Amino acid sequence: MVNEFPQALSIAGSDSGGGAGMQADLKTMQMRHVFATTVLVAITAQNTLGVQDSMPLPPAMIDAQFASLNDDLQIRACKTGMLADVPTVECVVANLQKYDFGPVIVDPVMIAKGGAPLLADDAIEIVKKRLLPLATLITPNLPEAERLTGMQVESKEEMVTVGHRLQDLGAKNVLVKGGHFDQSGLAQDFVLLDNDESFWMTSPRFDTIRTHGTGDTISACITAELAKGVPLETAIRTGKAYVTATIRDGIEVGHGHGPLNHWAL
Ligand SMILES: Nc1ncnc2c1ncn2[C@@H]1O[C@H](COP(=O)(O)OP(=O)(O)O)[C@@H](O)[C@H]1O
Ligand SMILES: Cc1ncc(COP(=O)(O)OP(=O)(O)O)c(N)n1
Repeated sequence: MVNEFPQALSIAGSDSGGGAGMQADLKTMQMRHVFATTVLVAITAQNTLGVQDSMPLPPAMIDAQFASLNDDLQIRACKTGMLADVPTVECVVANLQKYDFGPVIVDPVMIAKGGAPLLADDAIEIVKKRLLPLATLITPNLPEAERLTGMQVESKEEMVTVGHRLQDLGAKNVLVKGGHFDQSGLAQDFVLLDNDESFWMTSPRFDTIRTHGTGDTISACITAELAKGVPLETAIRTGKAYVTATIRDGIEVGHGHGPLNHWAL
């Protein structure tokens, strides 16, 4: 097989404000020197103040995008983001079962920072039962981890327990993001690998509201690194370092939860 330039895929919704969703994925993958491809599943009218409107795309159009990519490109890793509703989740699951786009990183996006739902309540069960077992790595924030497992997470010990519960649900590797766990001035994430090894990733917690798109950015960075052939643990550590830099070197855009600085290194 020809050794083509590394290519990765973002399966996600569009954030018109450019800070999260597919736009954050594209910016991140570009910065990691990986050729980014996309399957757009939903459109949001969104800015740093919130989500004003959203619309899923018809499953036939999602199928068509997957088929186009499969016919031509050599995608080595993919990630999912906003998956909107039941028909969209079912469609994405069917396509991930049909085509091999390498390791699957599942960012189980549920609610935007401003509180708008990005996944219908009745779709959560399908994510749990059908998408999680396909995941090479799942990257929930704490509210998402709680929703998927039904357990409350309020301590580091419970972050470890929830990681194991998510593995029991079928995800091979788990990154429990601690951005919503504000303790001791640190941003602490827990990683559980399929060989039973685990570790914490800790960075300073920056006192800023410019954190729109952090979840997309870390998962897109990990996906890009995997597309280059980097081992999973290294890819996850690189994701943490990159997202930390994008928050640390913040830029002023918008009047609410501002976006990250994807140029940061
Ligand atoms: N204020 C912050 N300072 C430093 N790191 C942060 C901050 N907020 C989030 N992070 C980091 O950004 C990543 C995404 O975290 P999180 O906010 O939990 O996810 P999401 O964006 O999906 O809600 C994690 O690595 C987390 O530790
Ligand atoms: C279209 C779209 N997709 C995903 C998100 C959520 O992204 P995330 O990285 O979790 O960032 P926050 O919204 O939590 O800041 C989104 N807002 N829009």
